Amino acid sequence: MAKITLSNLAHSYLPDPQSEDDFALKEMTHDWRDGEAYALLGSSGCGKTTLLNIISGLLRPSHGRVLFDGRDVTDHPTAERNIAQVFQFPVVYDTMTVRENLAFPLKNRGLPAPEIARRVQKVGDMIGMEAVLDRKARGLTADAKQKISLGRGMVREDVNALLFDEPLTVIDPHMKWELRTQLKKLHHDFGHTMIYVTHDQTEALTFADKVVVMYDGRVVQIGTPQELFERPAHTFVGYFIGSPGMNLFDARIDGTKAQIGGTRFDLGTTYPLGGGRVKIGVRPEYIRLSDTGLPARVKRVEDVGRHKIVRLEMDGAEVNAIADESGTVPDGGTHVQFVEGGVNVYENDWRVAARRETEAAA
Ligand SMILES: Nc1ncnc2c1ncn2[C@@H]1O[C@H](COP(=O)(O)OP(=O)(O)OP(=O)(O)O)[C@@H](O)[C@H]1O
Repeated sequence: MAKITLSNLAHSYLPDPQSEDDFALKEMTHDWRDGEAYALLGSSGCGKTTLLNIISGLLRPSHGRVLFDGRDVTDHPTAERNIAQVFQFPVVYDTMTVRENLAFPLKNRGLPAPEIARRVQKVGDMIGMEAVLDRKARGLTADAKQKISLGRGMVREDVNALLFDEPLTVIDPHMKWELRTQLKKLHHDFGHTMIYVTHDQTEALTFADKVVVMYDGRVVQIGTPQELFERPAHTFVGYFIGSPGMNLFDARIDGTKAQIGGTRFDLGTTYPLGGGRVKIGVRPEYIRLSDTGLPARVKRVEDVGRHKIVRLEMDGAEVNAIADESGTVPDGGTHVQFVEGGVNVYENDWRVAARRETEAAA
């Protein structure tokens, strides 16, 4: 297992990149801690696979270095990095049995036969294929073959890191949950450094200790699920995480006062702003319907079982609020208020910490 350092890393697929826009990965420097389970989350095309392939050595970065435990591996091929990688679609040997497929990475490393047998049995159980270990892989469903690929990724105990690129895409929904649980257990038992690429927030939030959110070739936040929920570092994180995502309001802030549309209200603290474009972000969970506050109109109410999602309109924009299942929601005109502690302020899309927060941290 290893700490992974990305040092001034950037990548362009173009031979002669001219501007930042030409980079699929914009310059980044990060340490990914030894033994931590990370999910790499972002929408299609934001650079997740590019970053994963640079870490695994399938792709050489056009700028910067990759270090494993401080050792520069930028120019090392995948085989020398001692990592296991599982891809979106199965990579199995059709002519081998399930058992032989699972044993393959261990045989390659010359492990003694009893040790191979023990680990293959264990992983066979984990992926729910203990009954078909002696079947040929040929003829198995795509779903079963992908489980073998996952098993092959998990069978080695000595890897620097385990990398998964959307590995559950072809797996049926019930088994997805089961396999994710097994991966978490594996992480708990062996403490591998794991990186799991997904564009599915549920998958990311349930699997990882830390979620790395990517947007447009950048890592915009690395945080626990709770941090991403309560203090999204970028408007994209607020909007992308959560169901529905964070509401964003154009605002003016002057001292402790904020103004949205024609309504002024007190924020209880000041924000060190530099004259950029200001937005206030409030998650639907922190919006209350009220007799006073910001004028809004109820458009419709969706009962999703545990709670209601209230779709409102404010100044022509859609705003979402979450209300208790038992609460009554007025028809038409109403007002909304923000719950204390539920307000985040953004300048040019990046979160600005309130003075109160920075003072408390000092
Ligand atoms: N081999 C390549 N040659 C040129 N451009 C590429 C290549 N691979 C990826 N790109 C571009 O780099 C950017 C990042 O792609 P990447 O596949 O890393 O994103 P992703 O977040 O993994 O997306 P997805 O979830 O769709 O797989 C995209 O704009 C993509 O078009």
